[in-house]
Amino acid sequence: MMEKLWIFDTTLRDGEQVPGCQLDSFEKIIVAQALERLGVDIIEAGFPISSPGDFNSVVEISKAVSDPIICALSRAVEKDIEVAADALKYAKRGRIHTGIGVSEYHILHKLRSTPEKVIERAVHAVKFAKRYVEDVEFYAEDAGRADNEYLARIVEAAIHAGATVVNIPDTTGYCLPEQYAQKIKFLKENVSNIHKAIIATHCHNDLGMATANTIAGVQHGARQVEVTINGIGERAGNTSLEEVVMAIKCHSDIPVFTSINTPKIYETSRLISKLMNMPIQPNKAIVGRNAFAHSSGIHQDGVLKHRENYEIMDPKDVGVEESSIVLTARSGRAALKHHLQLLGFPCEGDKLELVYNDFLKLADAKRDIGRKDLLQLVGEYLEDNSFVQLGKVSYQYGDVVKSTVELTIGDKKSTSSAEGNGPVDAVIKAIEKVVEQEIELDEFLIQSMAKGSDDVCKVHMRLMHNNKPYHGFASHTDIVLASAQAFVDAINKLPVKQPAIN
Ligand SMILES: CC(=O)SCCNC(=O)CCNC(=O)[C@H](O)C(C)(C)COP(=O)(O)OP(=O)(O)OC[C@H]1O[C@@H](n2cnc3c(N)ncnc32)[C@H](O)[C@@H]1OP(=O)(O)O
Ligand SMILES: CC(C)C(=O)C(=O)O
Ligand SMILES: [Mg+2]
Repeated sequence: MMEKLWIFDTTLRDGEQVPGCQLDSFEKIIVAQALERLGVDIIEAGFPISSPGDFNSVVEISKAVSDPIICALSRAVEKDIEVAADALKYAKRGRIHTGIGVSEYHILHKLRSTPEKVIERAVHAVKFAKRYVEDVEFYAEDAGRADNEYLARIVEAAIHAGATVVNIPDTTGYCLPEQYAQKIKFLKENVSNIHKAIIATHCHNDLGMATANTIAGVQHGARQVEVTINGIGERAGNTSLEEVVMAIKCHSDIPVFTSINTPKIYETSRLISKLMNMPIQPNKAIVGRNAFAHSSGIHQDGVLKHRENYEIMDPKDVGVEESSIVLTARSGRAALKHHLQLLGFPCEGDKLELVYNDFLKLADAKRDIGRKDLLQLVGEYLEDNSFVQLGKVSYQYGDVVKSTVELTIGDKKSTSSAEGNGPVDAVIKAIEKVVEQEIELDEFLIQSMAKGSDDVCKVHMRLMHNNKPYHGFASHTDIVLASAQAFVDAINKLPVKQPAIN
């Protein structure tokens, strides 16, 4: 039977502990509302004792969101718990998260205490928190490095004191998946009252195993996962929400479901990245720029034949419009043909071979091949079916600048001259005089291909006709000629193929 897996998001608490990621209350509300739309079950909104600002954020988030449980962190310290309870006073459903270190390191060298005293403090903290809220979560900090027998004792005592959730953090990201799984299994089998509480995972990524450990925990009985968007958090970060949720979605044999609205994942990820100034590495699972980008020929061919050949999830399921086929020198003919087709230039057989050879030379010289590069490449091999053909172009300087063009439209030749504030302006006006179309030159870019004054320049023009854009491209060493060619190129793309001649 499928059981619910509770998604506990700690982006605003553990995530926000990262240097440079601090948010003000207003930004935290934006994040909390995005998490609510994403469908998380619990938002850990802050650590209220830590500062007036964090206290205020928990108060404001409690007012601003209504569906998720709002959780506030505290140490096993009465004052912390009182302040946390106060911060949660507006929460529809509030939870206090209290706990203490349970590894030998923490007991001896941080708390400078003894195992028995730590159990007493844990029990007291849970009971104290219960005075304020029904929902109390106990965390056994550094459980990843703790002795399992001792861990079982303190967890049992915390549940007996009233804890509704017991959190087993691998605080230092030390565990291997099998170790973490065995820890959860041990608690399931050795804590007599474990059925009265939900077991939570809270894994850190110091060895890059946070997601693997979390999933291993779920497979052995944990039913709450503590995660952050994009995996942000102390040091190497926390378990990332998107990875766990999608791993569960992809593996239907894991008998749990989540309430996450997965198509909202991508936009939530971008929002957090932007607000917290934390760029996402391009190869980050699920939300990285390259997570659905295929760049090598064999993969591209496979994806084009059948998406699932190289994709285990549908990009739409995480809010990415579609996967992309990126053209590089590692691409093959299938990818090139696909892109040419998209551009409206179907290419097969010998013509494709010719374009492909040129494409490889260009791709070796450049990292990425864009749309404009392709248009440039394919332009060389297109039969010229243009209705408007550009003939001779000449221009003269003097008191006035004047350009003259020869155009053939259909089977009629025409010559036109015009003055302008420069030869390019004059040549465009001369062409406009002949071609009777309602057009407006909307964008005009000239770019040199290299650096020398003898260089070829590339011209891109955008014409507007009936509110629709039409693009023209050309390249030449003569700027005036390249501009005239680009203008005519765009005119030839207008839907009306019979421009009248003046
Ligand atoms: C694993 C985690 O992510 S835990 C959460 C980490 N987040 C934060 O620490 C951010 C918020 N923290 C803070 O604002 C401050 O550290 C405060 C307000 C909590 C405490 O500040 P201070 O009173 O100045 O103490 P300081 O930070 O220097 O030291 C922490 C103290 O808490 C004790 N402590 C640490 N964890 C716990 C705990 N879970 N329960 C009880 N005491 C604890 C330490 O032993 C130390 O006590 P000591 O001063 O008697 O040696
Ligand atoms: C406060 C606890 C839950 C924590 O963040 C950790 O142990 O990593
Ligand atoms: Mg943590």
